Amino acid sequence: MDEVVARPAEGIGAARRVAIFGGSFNPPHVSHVLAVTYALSVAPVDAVVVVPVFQHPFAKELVPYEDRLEMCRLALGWIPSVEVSTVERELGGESLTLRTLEHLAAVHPGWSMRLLVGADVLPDLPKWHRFDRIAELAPPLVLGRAGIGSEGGAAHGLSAPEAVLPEVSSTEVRRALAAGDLEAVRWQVPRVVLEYALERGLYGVGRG
Ligand SMILES: Nc1ncnc2c1ncn2[C@@H]1O[C@H](COP(=O)(O)OP(=O)(O)OP(=O)(O)O)[C@@H](O)[C@H]1O
Ligand SMILES: O=C(O)c1ccc[n+]([C@@H]2O[C@H](COP(=O)([O-])O)[C@@H](O)[C@H]2O)c1
Repeated sequence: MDEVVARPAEGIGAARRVAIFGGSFNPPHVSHVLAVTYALSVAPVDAVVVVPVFQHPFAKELVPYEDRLEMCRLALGWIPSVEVSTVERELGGESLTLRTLEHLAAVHPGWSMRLLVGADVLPDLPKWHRFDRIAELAPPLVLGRAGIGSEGGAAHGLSAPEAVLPEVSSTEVRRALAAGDLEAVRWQVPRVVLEYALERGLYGVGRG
């Protein structure tokens, strides 16, 4: 049984058990919001650090970092015990998760880290840089994802639990926005994120 520790009232202050939640967040959606609150609710973590990826290791084409960072702040930054981190911008270059975790471990020696991921990353793990070492530094906390099994996780002793979060994905949100289908995304994206995307003309919508 994990020790029961009161959560700090604001920010992540004295948090010790910290979940690192990296992602493209292109754009952030409601299942990201629910993922951090769900993890804080059910997992033995006191705080979540959200890390928008600066330069994706798989060279994914993303809208500019500063826009994704701002959307993360709008979507997630208001949640108690959640912090949006610019660590990957500060490190620059290719955002390998191992490098990010090693940096955070050095800067915060008191942190006991977990890596928060959705089950869809499991099949990709063989392509990650030194996932064995990542799992030592920050044992993964896997969130179930609708329609995704545990394939790829077995090699690391990981399995996907039942999905409880809504079946929302950034890919589908981008597709709907590009098609101008705002109604489809209204219940999938935080209102402030949608307003920001429209204002900035991201994903082929809005004023540009
Ligand atoms: N609906 C969801 N349920 C569980 N985990 C999710 C869900 N959506 C995203 N995640 C997890 O959140 C993290 C960041 O996700 P990401 O920013 O890539 O969003 P995404 O919806 O998976 O995007 P895309 O559709 O572009 O792949 C990943 O670990 C991902 O698995
Ligand atoms: O370090 C790696 O090799 C690596 C390979 C692929 C993805 N990641 C990280 O996994 C997180 C989720 O990525 P994604 O593509 O689901 O948004 C994000 O923080 C990425 O930087 C990390």
